[in-house]
Amino acid sequence: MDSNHQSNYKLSKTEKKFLRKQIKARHTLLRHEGIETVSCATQSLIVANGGLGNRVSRNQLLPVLEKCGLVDALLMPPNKPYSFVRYKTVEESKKAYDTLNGKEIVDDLGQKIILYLNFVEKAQWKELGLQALPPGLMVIEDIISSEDEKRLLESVNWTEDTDNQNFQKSLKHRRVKHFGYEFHYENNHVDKDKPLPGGLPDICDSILEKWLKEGFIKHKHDQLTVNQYEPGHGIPAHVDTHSAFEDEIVSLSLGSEIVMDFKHPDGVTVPVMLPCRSLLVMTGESRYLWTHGITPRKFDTVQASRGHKSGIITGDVEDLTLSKRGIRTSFTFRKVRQTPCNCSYPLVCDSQMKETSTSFPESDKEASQLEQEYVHQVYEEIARHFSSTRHTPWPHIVEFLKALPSGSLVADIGCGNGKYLGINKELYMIGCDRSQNLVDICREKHYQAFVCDALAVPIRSGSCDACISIAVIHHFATAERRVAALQELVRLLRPGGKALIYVWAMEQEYNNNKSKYLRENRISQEKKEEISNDTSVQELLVKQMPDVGNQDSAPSVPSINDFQDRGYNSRKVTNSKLPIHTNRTSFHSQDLLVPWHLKENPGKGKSIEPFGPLGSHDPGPVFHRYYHVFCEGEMEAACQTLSNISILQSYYDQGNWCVILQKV
Ligand SMILES: O=C(O)CCC(=O)C(=O)O
Ligand SMILES: [Fe+2]
Ligand SMILES: [Zn+2]
Repeated sequence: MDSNHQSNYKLSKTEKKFLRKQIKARHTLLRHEGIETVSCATQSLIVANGGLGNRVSRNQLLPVLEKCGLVDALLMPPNKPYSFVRYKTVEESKKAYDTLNGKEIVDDLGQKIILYLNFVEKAQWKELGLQALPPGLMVIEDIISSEDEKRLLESVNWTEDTDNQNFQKSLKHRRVKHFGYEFHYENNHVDKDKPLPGGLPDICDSILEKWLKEGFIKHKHDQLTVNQYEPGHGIPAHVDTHSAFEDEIVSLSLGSEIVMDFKHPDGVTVPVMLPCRSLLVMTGESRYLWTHGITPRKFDTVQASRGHKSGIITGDVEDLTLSKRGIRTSFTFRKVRQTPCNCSYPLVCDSQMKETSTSFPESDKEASQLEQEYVHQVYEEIARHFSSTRHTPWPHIVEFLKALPSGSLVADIGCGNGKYLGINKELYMIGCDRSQNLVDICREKHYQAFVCDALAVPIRSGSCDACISIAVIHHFATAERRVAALQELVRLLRPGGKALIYVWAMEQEYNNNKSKYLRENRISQEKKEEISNDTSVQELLVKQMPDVGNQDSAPSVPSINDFQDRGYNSRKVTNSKLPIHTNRTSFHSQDLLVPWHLKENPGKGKSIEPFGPLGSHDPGPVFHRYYHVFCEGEMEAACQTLSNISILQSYYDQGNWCVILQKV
């Protein structure tokens, strides 16, 4: 017996477990990220779990790695749970491999993380390249002195009696105060005829005057919103209402720096660092078309080098680290608009919406925009709450998964909170979803999941033994896109592989049986009539499916009219030609918007990302999700247009149409 074998033989239980995990990490990296590890020793290692995406900062990881030798480079890609390290010599990297595999370190929040290292040919990362700032956006550093910063911060009295201050909102997740005009989050508007007494604080007036003279701003603003964010707080992605405010909107960052994310409707995200005492100026495209928002978290991924202060956080992986957030107070100045907006972005302009309202989409581009706004953005916002209502797997889906041979590779396309990823431990399951926040939830549960669009899944053709698509295809806005999503599922399957597909049915009453969804309505009818003609879709969806979970109480949303949006990022839908569904009633249209009332602290005792512009005493914001509900036979007809498949089974299951396909 050689010594190597002998040492293997003597591996303790824990060591064996680590070895298994290390091998698992190797597979995950390959399958998930396309990163190949090698078995022979090289100078470079990939450190699984030691990444910015796991809240491990450069400052924490580097000293650990340096204990094993001279580190030539440490590459930390943004939002990834791993990093790459290159040592000067192979001996050093070998030492790291031997001593750090299975090593426990603590992340920036003090939680334990175990590192798994594998050799790679090269420590490399495709850099994103320098992105440009959104057009019309500027960050002016050091626009005010520290003295002025102090004076400004002192000018806001947060301790005033809130009863007498209708313009101060002690929100649960961030504090807000308005001057000049009150901003109403119920309709994302200001009351133009009712300026607040007192106008802007004097100190602001003089600062604005100065900026105007120096050419930093083009007009004098008359409305001020002061937001105060504690670490972990944020503001949902939104565009400030076009019809409420003029073009130029500026925001002064005080107290602490923060990273703000700008998103183009196409999905491009540009993270922008706003240093302390800097002024963010949003005009043109960046003000009208791009959303801006602050992700609720305690750390931001930032450039490590000192030279870099404001602007884009690039993908320069040799220079990224984490920065702990402090309390940031922002002064956002806007000018109230007196005439309708006539910007060049009619698709996202509420003033111009009547002519170009969100209606049934006619082109692929319109469909994709509709999905972006009424599906993707909404799931991003409601992810935590949504997830808290999704516990119980549906029996027929469990049955399908349990019947698959062990070792099958199964993809869950549109995996949501990963409810099905752990059903059958004998399977190798991977999930993907369009929502980063839902994928994050899957990862928290240690499932393998990644973000992608169901129309372009980055998995090799013919590589899956099975796929599931649960409650996903009904979110595509044209027949062509629904077929394309089905086609993509089939592409992933190997010949003989099976796909299970569930979509919401138009028929909520079938064979004289009302679906649970409608039955629940009857039960709560009395109560419902007492309060309003609107009920909670969240309860509806929970009860509609065999997915009741522990969501026993509906959010207390007594009297919100569906036609009224609450909160940022749920665009006014009154002008939309798409009907808004009344919860727990039959469908009257196949294409519709279904409201979701956001409950702000879902899950009992569970922590939730602080989010949303409304206070705890307010009803949560309402979001609208687009659905195309399927008629009987419609799913089969769509499947029949696909080549190389046969339909093994089709059935109705609690308000859903379901098919099982096989690739031939
Ligand atoms: O905190 C900020 O800088 C931005 C605030 C904001 O976007 C808003 O209140 O509309
Ligand atoms: Fe804003
Ligand atoms: Zn506009």
